[in-house]
Amino acid sequence: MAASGKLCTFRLPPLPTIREIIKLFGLRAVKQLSQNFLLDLRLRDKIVRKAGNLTDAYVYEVGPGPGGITRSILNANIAELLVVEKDTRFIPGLQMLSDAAPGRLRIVHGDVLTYRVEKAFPNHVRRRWEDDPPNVHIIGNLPFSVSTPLIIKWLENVSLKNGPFAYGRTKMTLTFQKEVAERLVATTGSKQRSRLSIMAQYLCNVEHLFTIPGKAFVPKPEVDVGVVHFTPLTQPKIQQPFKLVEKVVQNVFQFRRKYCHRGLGMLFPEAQRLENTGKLLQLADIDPTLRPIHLSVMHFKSLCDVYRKMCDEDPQLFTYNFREELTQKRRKGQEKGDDAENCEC
Ligand SMILES: C[S@@+](CC[C@H](N)C(=O)[O-])C[C@H]1O[C@@H](n2cnc3c(N)ncnc32)[C@H](O)[C@@H]1O
Repeated sequence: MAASGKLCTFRLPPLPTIREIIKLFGLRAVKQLSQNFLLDLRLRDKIVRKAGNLTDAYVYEVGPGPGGITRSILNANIAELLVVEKDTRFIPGLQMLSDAAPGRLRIVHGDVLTYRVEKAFPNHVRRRWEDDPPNVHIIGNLPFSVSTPLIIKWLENVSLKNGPFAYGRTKMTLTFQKEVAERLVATTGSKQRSRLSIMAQYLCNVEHLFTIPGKAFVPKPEVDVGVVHFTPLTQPKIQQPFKLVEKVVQNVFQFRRKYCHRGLGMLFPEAQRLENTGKLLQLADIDPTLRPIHLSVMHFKSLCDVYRKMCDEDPQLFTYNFREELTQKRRKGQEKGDDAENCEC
């Protein structure tokens, strides 16, 4: 008789609960590492379920800690799970899980910010960028201090189609502080609209799946947690280098309450600021009195395209940094003052 899908389904054998594991291995949360554990099995299963169909998937879990979400992933009929954990104290507990799921769980003691995942999974899972996403998924409940820099790094990887996106349009399901989750999905005109909204939305389809109340974690963080799902787009909405987009977006949002021309002006040296800002806005066909939160991704596309042309015409423009110019100006002012004090006339 042919084996049915159901008969092949893998389930972990009965194991001590996560609470018991924490006790057994003396895994008190370390405040400096912002460790907050999710003990509610239904919520862990919900995160994994919302990540999509994981049957035969290769999954990369970042920050497994005592292994709660890890268990839910292992029960989702995956092909293989790779976990990267920085804190050595969690390794024996994870090893126990690995023994309970032979050949399915690979444990790396390392740092997600530096771990190179692009060679971790077999070649056959790779898909062309234009095709459907590969059966590779990233899932993680990381400390907030890591998840924001990590998503910026991964968004740059999306733009370069490298790192975890060397496999194709790898999907990600990650937790963030609720306010950050709201910024990631904020639409044009909304009060949470920020640098992160543009950087995420020009490269990915971003969805705030659900919110977990802070009280569901042990120890309880000060804030609620948002679970966010990312699917890289086949075509980025802005087709310019990531660093260039980042520079334009950062400059605009540094004066988020002012008209957008204020932040855009900072892209140009003071001597030609007025003239070049006017040129940029005119060629991009943008109203200078729009506020940053009212700029759509398409507005940013126009701005980045024109700014790129201006950088091509003046190769020094891209490296210009208004803060450096300001520091130099202050230093010169100070030197002048010193000279005047030392003058014997
Ligand atoms: C918020 S806890 C979550 C633990 C577990 N996934 C859960 O949901 O209960 C974050 C975990 O990420 C780990 N971690 C923090 N920074 C990390 C890094 N840079 N690389 C890998 N793991 C990290 C912590 O040690 C901790 O186990």
